[in-house]
Amino acid sequence: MLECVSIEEVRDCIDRIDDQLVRLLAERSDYVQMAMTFKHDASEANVPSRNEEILERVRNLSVEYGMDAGIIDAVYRTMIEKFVSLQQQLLSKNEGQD
Ligand SMILES: C=C(O[C@@H]1C=C(C(=O)O)C=C[C@H]1O)C(=O)O
Repeated sequence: MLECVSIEEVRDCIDRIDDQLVRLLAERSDYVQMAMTFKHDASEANVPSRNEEILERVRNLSVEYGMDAGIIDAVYRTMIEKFVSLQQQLLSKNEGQD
């Protein structure tokens, strides 16, 4: 991590990290949509056991990195909820097409 000497420099660093985060989230989104190709209908979109496995894994990672586990938990719960809704929408559109 860089030792910044001004708020502008801190914000430049945050912007640089946000660029990487959004790129990674876009890549995650592509894999979530790929997961959908292995599902038959909207009822299979949400997999609570897998969601819990991810939440536990990232909670452990947040502790390892010295980060507030509550922030990671909230971010991941929201992200997974949004990806599940995306799958539900797309899978219900496809229903009855094959
Ligand atoms: C990606 C999947 O679909 C859903 C979305 C998940 C996610 O965003 O990581 C995890 C599990 C499912 O609730 C999956 O089944 O693996």
